[in-house]
Amino acid sequence: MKDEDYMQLAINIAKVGIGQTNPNPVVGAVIVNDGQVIGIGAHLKAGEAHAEVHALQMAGDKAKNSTIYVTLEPCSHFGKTPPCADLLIKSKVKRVVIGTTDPNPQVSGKGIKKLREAGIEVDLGIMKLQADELNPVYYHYMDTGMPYVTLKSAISLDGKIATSTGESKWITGERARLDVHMYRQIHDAILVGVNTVITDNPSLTTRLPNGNSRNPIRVILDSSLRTPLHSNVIQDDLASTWIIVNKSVKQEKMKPFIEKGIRIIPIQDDIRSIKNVLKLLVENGISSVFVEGGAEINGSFLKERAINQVLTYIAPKLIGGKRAPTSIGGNGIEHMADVFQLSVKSVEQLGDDIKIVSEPIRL
Ligand SMILES: Nc1c(/N=C/[C@H](O)[C@H](O)[C@H](O)COP(=O)(O)O)[nH]c(=O)[nH]c1=O
Repeated sequence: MKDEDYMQLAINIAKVGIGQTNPNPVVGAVIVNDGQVIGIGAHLKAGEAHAEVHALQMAGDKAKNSTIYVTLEPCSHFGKTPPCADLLIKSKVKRVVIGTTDPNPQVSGKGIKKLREAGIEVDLGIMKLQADELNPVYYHYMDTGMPYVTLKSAISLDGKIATSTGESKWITGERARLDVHMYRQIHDAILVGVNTVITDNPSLTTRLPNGNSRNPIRVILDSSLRTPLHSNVIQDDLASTWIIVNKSVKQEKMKPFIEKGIRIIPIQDDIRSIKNVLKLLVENGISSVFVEGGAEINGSFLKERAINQVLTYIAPKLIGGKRAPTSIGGNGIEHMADVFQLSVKSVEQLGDDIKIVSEPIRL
């Protein structure tokens, strides 16, 4: 096999950690000696062993004179675990092949320097594009210190998310709705507005057929605490629920929610500012947010352009009606020159529906 094949293997192994490692990146490692794969590893949880550590443990002393393929530059600083660069030197690895460098200023280039100074051959940038595509959440967080935002809409062909009487079950079919749950699984938080809780009474849990689903934290934007106490997100005890409210909400109004184990977070700044909400979430350890609407909330995310990925599921249905809501409310963009421009990353058919993944154009 060529270097690229082993790196592709490391990239595939890295993916097992997606949604589990935040705020750390996912990383994969493959150790090869004499054409034999003798160790593999993935980073599975922040604070636990890095991919290289798992792979080196599996390789044991056969790591001597081996080549390790690692998707991200080995760390060289003492984080929650000792530096991987030191461990690679101690294990007498002969060659290190790296997918991409680490955007973390604490790390970038230092690991490579340490390895080369120890006489280890280092090759950089093998399958760089694919290695970079592993960690959109980590790169965004390193770049901006803010959580990565995925905005999801499920619409009819004419762009409606519900009928004029508020009915929306269902617009998209089983297969598309299941796909949504795969995204819920890998995001730290799912965010909706209180109107969605009132109209849909959603569970916002991850329900995948294989049973062992991981639930995101359910975040409700609800300035005056209008969330009904009998809502599923309050009563079902299936996942954590945080309600972000205005600081003016009275303590006694919060009491019944707090007694149910709900976390009420009064925001000190203006709750209508999505940037303030995202700042509060990242301060509470949230690296990625799955925004499932409704229209007004989506409108505020668009207004502040706080969107990193757009998931649109389109059902071959027509709903019509000027009062039937579309997926993005608010005042919207007035001039085409100010339109929020994206580029389509993928289009696929899921059952009867079409799924489009798009990302903002990097200006
Ligand atoms: N109405 C539709 C959707 N509706 C999305 C709304 O947010 C709805 O409240 C939640 O999806 C319900 O969450 P839960 O299933 O109770 O956890 N989303 C979809 O993907 N397709 C549709 O047809």
